[in-house]
Amino acid sequence: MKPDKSELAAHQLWTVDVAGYPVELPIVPIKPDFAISLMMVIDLGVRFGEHVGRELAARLAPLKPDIIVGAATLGIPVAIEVTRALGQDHYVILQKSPKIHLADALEQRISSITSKGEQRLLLDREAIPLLAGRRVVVVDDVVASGSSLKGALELVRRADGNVVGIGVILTEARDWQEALGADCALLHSLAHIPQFTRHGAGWVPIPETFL
Ligand SMILES: Nc1ncnc2[nH]cnc12
Repeated sequence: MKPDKSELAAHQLWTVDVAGYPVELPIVPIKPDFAISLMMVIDLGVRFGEHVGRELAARLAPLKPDIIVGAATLGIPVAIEVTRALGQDHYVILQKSPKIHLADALEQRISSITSKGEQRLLLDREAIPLLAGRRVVVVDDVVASGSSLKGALELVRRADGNVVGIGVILTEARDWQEALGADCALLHSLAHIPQFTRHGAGWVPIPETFL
């Protein structure tokens, strides 16, 4: 179900405090009786981007990462802002669409609750030397099913990267706990959001989707 702009405007909002920065997220149905509070990090402005970069970097710096890896699409601004806040320059992006230079990329299949069907993550073979034997932190905007992060971790490990941490702006519900398994211990998050079920004309959080 794809919300159009007029529907979004009428949506109920969910407020979440992201490490001291409150944001109001529209509650968007993705099935008739099931909704998520949608955080489009690219629509929240540069101050929010700078804030989450600084707050995640403060939590991730003690892990002494050599390089940050971000998964397309919305992990890209997170990777850039965390890299900037750490005072580093280079980062590695795992792409979703095969750009012209990615014909021979390492590939991992994933699925997502906010995008249709099966997708894949691609690692440019040229970027392997930036990861092999290095301390790697993987970042993303939201972890929900855990499929995208799990695929990203697998790709980094196939490139012989040593994953020392995972950083996300938001954890959402709890499905990711099963998908990530032991890798949950590596996870740093700035805030948590529940998922929602219908209640009369509106939406209420599903109790089991809180942490
Ligand atoms: N709540 C959410 N906002 C943005 N992207 C998401 N991906 C999964 N859940 C999401």
